Amino acid sequence: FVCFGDIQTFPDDRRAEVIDWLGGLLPEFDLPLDSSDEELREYLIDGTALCYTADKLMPGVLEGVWGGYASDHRSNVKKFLSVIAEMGLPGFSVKDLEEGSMSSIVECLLALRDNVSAGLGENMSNYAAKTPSRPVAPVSTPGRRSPGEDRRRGLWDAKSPQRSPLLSGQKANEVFQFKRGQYTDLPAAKISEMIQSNSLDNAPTQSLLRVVNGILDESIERKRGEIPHRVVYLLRNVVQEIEHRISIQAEHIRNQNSIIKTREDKYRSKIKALETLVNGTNEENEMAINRLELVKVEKSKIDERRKIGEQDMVRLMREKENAENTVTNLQQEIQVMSRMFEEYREQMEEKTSQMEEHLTLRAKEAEFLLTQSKKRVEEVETASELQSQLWSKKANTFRSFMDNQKLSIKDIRISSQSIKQEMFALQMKWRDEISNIGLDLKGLVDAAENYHGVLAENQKLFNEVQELKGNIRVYCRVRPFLPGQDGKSTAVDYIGENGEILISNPSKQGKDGYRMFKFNKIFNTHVSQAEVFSDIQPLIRSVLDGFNVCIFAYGQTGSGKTYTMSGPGKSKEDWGVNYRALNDLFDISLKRRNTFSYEVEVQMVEIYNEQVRDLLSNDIAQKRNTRYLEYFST
Ligand SMILES: Nc1ncnc2c1ncn2[C@@H]1O[C@H](COP(=O)(O)OP(=O)(O)OP(=O)(O)O)[C@@H](O)[C@H]1O
Repeated sequence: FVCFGDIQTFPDDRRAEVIDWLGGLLPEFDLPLDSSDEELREYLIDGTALCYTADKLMPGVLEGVWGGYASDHRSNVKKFLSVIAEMGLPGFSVKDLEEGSMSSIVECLLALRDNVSAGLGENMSNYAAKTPSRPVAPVSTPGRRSPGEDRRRGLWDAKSPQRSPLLSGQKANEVFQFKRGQYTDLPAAKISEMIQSNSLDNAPTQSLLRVVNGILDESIERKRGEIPHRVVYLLRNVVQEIEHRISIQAEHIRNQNSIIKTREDKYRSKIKALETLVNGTNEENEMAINRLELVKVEKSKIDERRKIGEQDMVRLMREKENAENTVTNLQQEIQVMSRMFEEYREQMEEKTSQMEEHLTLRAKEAEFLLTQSKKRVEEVETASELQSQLWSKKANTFRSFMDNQKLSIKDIRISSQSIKQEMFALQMKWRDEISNIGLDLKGLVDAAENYHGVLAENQKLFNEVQELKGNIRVYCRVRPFLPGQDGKSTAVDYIGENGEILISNPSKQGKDGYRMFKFNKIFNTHVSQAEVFSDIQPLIRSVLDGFNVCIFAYGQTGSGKTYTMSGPGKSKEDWGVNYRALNDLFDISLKRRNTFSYEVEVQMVEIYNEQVRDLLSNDIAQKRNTRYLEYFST
């Protein structure tokens, strides 16, 4: 029958195709077309059906590996798979056959079928011979194309140009799915459809050959006896030869395709390599340009370096000349130094010999000293023994002394305790006395306050006494005759008790020959410096009490002003009024230092011919001081 079903191929259809093929090939294969995968697996799993199929299609192909059925089903399956692998067909794994999907087994068997059918070899003829003959319907043959055109299309059979291109290969394949012996029973419309459609274009070669063989078998069967066996044999051989040539051609085309594909891959890889090379060449060009630039830069640098090198060469030549000169100088210096060194060496050798002699003497002296020191050591050892004996005696004495001292310390401790007790009693007594002293001190403070009051009163009274004595006092000191002066020619006639002095004038007669002067006091010629100062001394105390005091000497030249104010010498008895006044000033200020603080300033001024000079100034120009002059003149 012809399957004009849906053009879509389902796995069930592929399985049915295999079942159909195996049913035609193997007499014992009796599975129905709608058998399941598991039913097909159960039939094929021991591998014997597979091996038998291969042997049927290609007798002797399992020689060497076949050897009959094996008890191990896996071995049979592996033998079949080895044949499939040798043919370059898609195989399957034993595990798929045992428990996996049956699709790979189905596809493998269909590929085997197509491959063997395309080969149209001996196996196919055998296969065809064993299949039951079917009646073949007369098929009109359309016009055939040229063999070259057939080759371009990849198939040998002719196609009419008006065939519909919409029919797919599966559809065309189904168009040629016949049960044998039915070609003659096909309706004319169906045959016309087969011829008009493009089924021939898309049908597998095996199907087409099957049609040819089927029609041939049917025709021979129908014309049994009419066609001679020779013709039948010839016809079969011609068909086989055609199948054989087609298979060779297909194989050749496949080989060509594979060669072209290999070349194409090779050319593609070459194109890729060339593209890479072109890209690389561009990069290399850029790199070469960059390198060229770098080389130029390097060249300019090298030129500069060469110039610098030449300059360095010149400089080095000069330095070399300098160095040679230096070397020459150094050689000369070395010669001088070597001469000096030789001289020095000779001197040192001389000194060394002297030192050796000296050291020999010193060694002898040292040996002598060593001998002496040994003797001394012996003496010292003897003396130390004596000393140690003496020290042991002293130690005994010291021990007895220490024992006595310990006893003494005990006594001292007892005494110290008693002293502590006494000290404690004394402390208590002192405390009482200190408290009494505090009370006495308070009394003294009160007394001192009273004393200060009394003292202030006393000062006040003292200064009042000074004022009563007179704010201005004039004393007269009579200078004795100087050596060489006539002692009889004195003008002092009388010196009274109350400051009167009578001066005689021999050039005048009577009353006019005498004149009386009155002073606060008259110091006669025998009066000492201390006696003169004793009348002035209270005024110094008035100065420290805050009163202004002025003491000055007045008299003609040589009358004794300097003698009275400064004194004739440096001894304390010779001190004049100035020295004594200053001495009292500092004495009283020291006594009062806890109560008062005094500052003392000194000026030495000379007034001569109405010129005032500061005698303490080092600057001669500054000595003249008009301020004093103004002061004194007013
Ligand atoms: N009281 C004296 N006792 C002994 N000698 C005196 C006495 N007074 C003055 N002389 C002597 O008289 C001399 C004159 O005295 P001094 O130089 O003191 O006088 P002067 O007044 O300072 O004179 P001038 O104004 O010239 O300086 C000196 O030799 C001095 O020793």
